[in-house]
Amino acid sequence: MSNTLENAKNDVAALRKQLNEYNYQYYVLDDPTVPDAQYDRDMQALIALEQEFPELKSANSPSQKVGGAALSAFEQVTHEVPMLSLDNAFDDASLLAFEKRLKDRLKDNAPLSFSCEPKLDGLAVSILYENGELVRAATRGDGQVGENITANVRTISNIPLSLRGEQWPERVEVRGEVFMPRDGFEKLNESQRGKGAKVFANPRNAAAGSLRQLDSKITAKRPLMFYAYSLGVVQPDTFELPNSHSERLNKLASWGLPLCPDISTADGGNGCLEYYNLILNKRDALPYDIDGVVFKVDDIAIQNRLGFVARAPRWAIAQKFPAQEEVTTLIDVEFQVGRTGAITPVARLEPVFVGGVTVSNATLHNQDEIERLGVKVGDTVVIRRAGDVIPQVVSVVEANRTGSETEINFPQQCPVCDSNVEKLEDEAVARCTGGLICAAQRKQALKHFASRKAFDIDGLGDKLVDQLVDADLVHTPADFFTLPLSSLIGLERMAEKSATKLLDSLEASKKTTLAKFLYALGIREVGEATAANLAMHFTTLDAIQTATLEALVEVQDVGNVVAEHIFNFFNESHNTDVINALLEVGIHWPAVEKREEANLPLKGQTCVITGTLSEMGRSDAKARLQVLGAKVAGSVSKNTDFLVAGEKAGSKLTKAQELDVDVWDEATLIAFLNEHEV
Ligand SMILES: NC(=O)c1ccc[n+]([C@@H]2O[C@H](COP(=O)([O-])OP(=O)(O)OC[C@H]3O[C@@H](n4cnc5c(N)ncnc54)[C@H](O)[C@@H]3O)[C@@H](O)[C@H]2O)c1
Ligand SMILES: [Zn+2]
Repeated sequence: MSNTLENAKNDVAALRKQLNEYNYQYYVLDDPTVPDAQYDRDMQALIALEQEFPELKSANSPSQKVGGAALSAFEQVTHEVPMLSLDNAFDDASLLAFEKRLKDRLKDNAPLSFSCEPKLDGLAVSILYENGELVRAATRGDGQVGENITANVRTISNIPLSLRGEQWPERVEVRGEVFMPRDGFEKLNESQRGKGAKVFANPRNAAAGSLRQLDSKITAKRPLMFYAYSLGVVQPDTFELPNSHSERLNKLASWGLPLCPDISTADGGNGCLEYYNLILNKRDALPYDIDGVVFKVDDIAIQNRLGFVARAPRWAIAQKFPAQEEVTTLIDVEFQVGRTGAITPVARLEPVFVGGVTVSNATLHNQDEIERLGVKVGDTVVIRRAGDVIPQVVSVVEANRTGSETEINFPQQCPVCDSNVEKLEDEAVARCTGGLICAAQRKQALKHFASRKAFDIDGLGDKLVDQLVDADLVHTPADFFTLPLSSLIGLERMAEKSATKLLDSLEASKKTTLAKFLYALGIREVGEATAANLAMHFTTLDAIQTATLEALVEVQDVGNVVAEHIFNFFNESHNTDVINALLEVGIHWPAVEKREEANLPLKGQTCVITGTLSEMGRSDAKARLQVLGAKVAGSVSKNTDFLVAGEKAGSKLTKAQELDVDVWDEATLIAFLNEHEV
């Protein structure tokens, strides 16, 4: 801390300049560059200096001011009663000191009651009702003058346009917080990311940016909510209101205004601390962000005796929660490969306490996100950890750049298996294409390979696959077929008899079909039906392996994206090696005969599917019937040739029976598909 007046003067000037800049970014642009925690630290430092050197105090200091100037793009609204800020307490001791200050000032040691309210992290709004009708709404602005945002506020669905009942004052100003619930915020950002539009750092900025819109149609699309927490102007002033703040809130509720469901009352500072802990424990589970709790002396007469200072009422305080956003340094970026081959950049951070825990990793989502953030290794970054959502890097503090930061290079090769990385233009995610050999994807790929619709290997369930991989016995699907009896017998719950049985079913599974083989490879987005279409179209594995993108999109149901997945898969030499190994161990299938369309078994037939199919999904059934030439319709008519009826079939089955349409149960369908399988 600076100890000479001269030093203090410089520090105070620097802090004021910095805080004014932060205020401008936050209140005017809705686009802060540092987290609240950083702002609060600077503000506390300024307040401490101003207390130590009272001669440096100034009415123009950011410590004495509320918010930021109203934007001139909006009509200005002068508040009849100023909209102030709140004093802060950052720990239990300062909360108890607040209570003591009140008692000293009142010269009364009688216990005080408090209204206790979550401190919603949004923005303060004033809503004026005349004769029960909403006539005007405004932002807080600098506390004296706010922005007219009536049209925008009208679009918020839980704000009543008319008050309920008749017992309200002729003119009444309701104050409260407009905020964006977390799930709405996540969805909004997801859709903004998808559109390449502005992504918001946190729900508070999203709420402010959405409410302070010149076009209320945009506001209307944003998931905003409002909770009331106080009254402003009340006219006539003879109108009788309850004598306590908490009862006044209930009055607001009786007029149809929404209140935060977690509001309560408490006795004394200790009661307040209990409430603080209660809400802190609930914080992560709440559907909205809060940055603390607010305590207000409940008795209005006592509130009036206590009065105000320049910036805030004396009778209220906000006790802040641990910050959910903090600044730290990005030390490095690692690339993790998920079970499906998705490659996620993970930020390695200088450990930082945020959202109540120490965080040293955060997600960077994908390459697009890295580009959007413009983040480099060595940067000071803002980390957000709220609720159950994994910690995220939300922005870069560019002011802290030194020039020694380095670019983040997205790998072209999988960091686990060295296969090529695939990044399609329409997809944000980059993926490893070595599906058959990549250790990160191994278990998933092997389980899929052995599954019922693929190789259907009896006795080779998920648990056994886990064991085989963990014991390092199987790396690729081809290894299944060369497992020696001796190494199986060593495994858990695997006696000689079951091991022999497993080898038998492996042997039996070697005879398959081309469609099943293709499906078993686990190529992205190639399900049973697409595999069948591919088999039918090309008839040989070789033709598929060497097909061009143009040839692939010729296949029914194969679009550009799927074609690229298939093409990239077969062009990864690691995958080709495994395919060759599979053929070498004796996997085989009957030749696929090219069927002319006119010769398809269900050519010219129309069918309908209804009820629940337990063995295959309805969409699989539909696709496979289409492969065999059928038209699948939505409703039963006299043109329907047959109805596939699963469990719990209803009106369609009745209709089919009335019209004497053939009805197939699931077993009939499966038998038919097997008989005609490609
Ligand atoms: N990151 C930045 O650059 C930056 C810049 C400026 C301000 N800020 C943040 O804003 C804070 C200061 O903002 P402020 O002046 O709005 O003060 P504040 O947020 O600390 O407290 C006052 C506000 O709390 C809100 N509030 C929520 N629930 C309430 C309730 N039940 N009763 C009364 N009010 C309730 C209201 O909007 C009110 O205006 C700072 O502490 C900082 O966290 C950050
Ligand atoms: Zn890989």
